[in-house]
Amino acid sequence: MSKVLVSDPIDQVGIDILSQVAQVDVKTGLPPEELIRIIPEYDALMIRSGTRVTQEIIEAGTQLKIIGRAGVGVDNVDVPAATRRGILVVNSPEGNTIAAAEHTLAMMLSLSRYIPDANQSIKSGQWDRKTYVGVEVYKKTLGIVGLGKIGAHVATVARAMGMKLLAYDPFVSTERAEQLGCRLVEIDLLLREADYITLHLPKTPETTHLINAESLAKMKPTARIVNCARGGIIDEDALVEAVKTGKIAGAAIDVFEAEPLGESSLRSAGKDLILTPHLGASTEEAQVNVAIDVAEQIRDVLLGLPARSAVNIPGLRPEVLEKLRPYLQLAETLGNLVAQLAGGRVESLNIRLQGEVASSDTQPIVIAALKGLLSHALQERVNYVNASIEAKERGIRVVETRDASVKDYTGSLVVSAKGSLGEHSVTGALLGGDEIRITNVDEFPVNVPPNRYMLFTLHRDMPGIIGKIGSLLGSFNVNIASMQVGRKIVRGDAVMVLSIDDPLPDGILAEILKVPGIRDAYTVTL
Ligand SMILES: NC(=O)C1=CN([C@@H]2O[C@H](COP(=O)(O)OP(=O)(O)OC[C@H]3O[C@@H](n4cnc5c(N)ncnc54)[C@H](O)[C@@H]3O)[C@@H](O)[C@H]2O)C=CC1
Ligand SMILES: O=C(O)C(=O)COP(=O)(O)O
Repeated sequence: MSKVLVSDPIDQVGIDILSQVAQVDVKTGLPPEELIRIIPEYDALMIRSGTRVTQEIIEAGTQLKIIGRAGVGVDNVDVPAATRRGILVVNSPEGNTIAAAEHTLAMMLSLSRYIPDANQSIKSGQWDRKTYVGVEVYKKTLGIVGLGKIGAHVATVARAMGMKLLAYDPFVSTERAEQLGCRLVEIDLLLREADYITLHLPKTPETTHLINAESLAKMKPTARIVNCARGGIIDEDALVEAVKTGKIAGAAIDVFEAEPLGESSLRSAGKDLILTPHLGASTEEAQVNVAIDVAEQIRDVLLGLPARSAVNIPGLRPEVLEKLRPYLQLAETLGNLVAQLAGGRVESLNIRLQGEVASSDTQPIVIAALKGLLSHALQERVNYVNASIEAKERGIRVVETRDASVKDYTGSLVVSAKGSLGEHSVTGALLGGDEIRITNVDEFPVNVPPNRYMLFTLHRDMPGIIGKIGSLLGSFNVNIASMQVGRKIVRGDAVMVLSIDDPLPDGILAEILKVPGIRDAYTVTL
């Protein structure tokens, strides 16, 4: 039975889903060295933002197949290290969107009306109505940095509250921004014009300290900023300085450069700086959503099924996958076959997508062909996650072409590879939607289903040669399941494709090559 480690607090509904297929151990708050010690036992790891999944942990996780982040941000996971090891990383892209957006709006209103401090004041016995005179958000300008899922919901609600909206997001179209009632502008203009600024973008090397002393200096002295995205997008020291000296009017911060927040000047910055301990996703609804979303994906992957929100494997949305699945199998089979015909040290892989498949999302098909190509050398160490990286690290050049006009079959793939045994090419198509047929080998037409053990020969088309190969295999006690010859012209060159029931015994290939008329012979195991 598979084993899943849950190392952050996850709603019980997620644990129940995982328990259908695995032994689930919930161990939260583990120090890194303890996690490294126990991780080798586990097939899956389920986390939130509390666990840092470093390269060291990933390398220690020799059985790990999947890391599930019950939330959005995967900046606490070394995704490249997981990818290299072929470990799938999945998240829940939408499960906590509303929770994070509502927390942002709560922060914005709390900042405007000093609710945290006023609450503190009355609870300590006072009745102070002078200190806490606030400001309205109505008719004020809100600048949204990052107009993705959370930013979009914040825009919708803020618009309903009568706010004017600016947005900065280099990856969003003007039409999309307009649809949300936002004017898409450059960041400088947003910083200068906004009364409120809210951040909803990932933390990356480019966005680290996006808000620093220089950008804070551009903001209005009456402006307030909210960060419910990621710690480190704002330079905390510069922020404290800007709030304390009145360069800006206030800030509300849910996420921190280092979490949990330790000793920090943020804690003593006064009523204009509001802090919450990374609570953006902490609603009952969001925690149920993300737990179900990620637990289901972990369960599926442990059962050998695909995940719907993989971070490190492109283009595999379930609806795309369903349509492509037979072609992925075809691409993998052809990649595996051509790798064995081309021999070791493959330098290049050409893949041509023909007919209906030419208009599909081709990236998964190319990855499947690479997985097949590398599977002979790497066995189960190559998978959909690391196939592209493994190919790149081996210097394999990948060329992809499409030709929708080819109509021989509904859809077909031509996969060619150049390796130590020269350049070889195989074509395959699907019969009846999902049955694989090899339809061409090195330009010779054939029509054979793939078989676990196969023998391919290139020979001169002349009487007697088929009989000789048949008796030779018989003398080695090899049973032939099917045999087919493909040729372009009578008595020219031809290929013979044999499906055999057992692996070819050692030495037989050398004997086959001695048969007059045989130019080349290859054994293939699929
Ligand atoms: N405080 C909390 O508990 C939570 C925080 N988050 C964080 O909120 C952030 C946003 O999440 P979602 O809206 O779900 O993500 P999303 O992927 O839907 O949106 C992110 C947006 O940021 C934009 N973006 C990327 N680089 C940018 C740049 N350099 N400048 C401006 N925009 C840029 C993208 O184009 C995208 O539209 C993430 O950092 C996520 O980790 C999410 C959930 C809860
Ligand atoms: O989903 C995210 O990106 C979050 O920041 C939420 O973090 P959490 O799951 O509450 O530790």
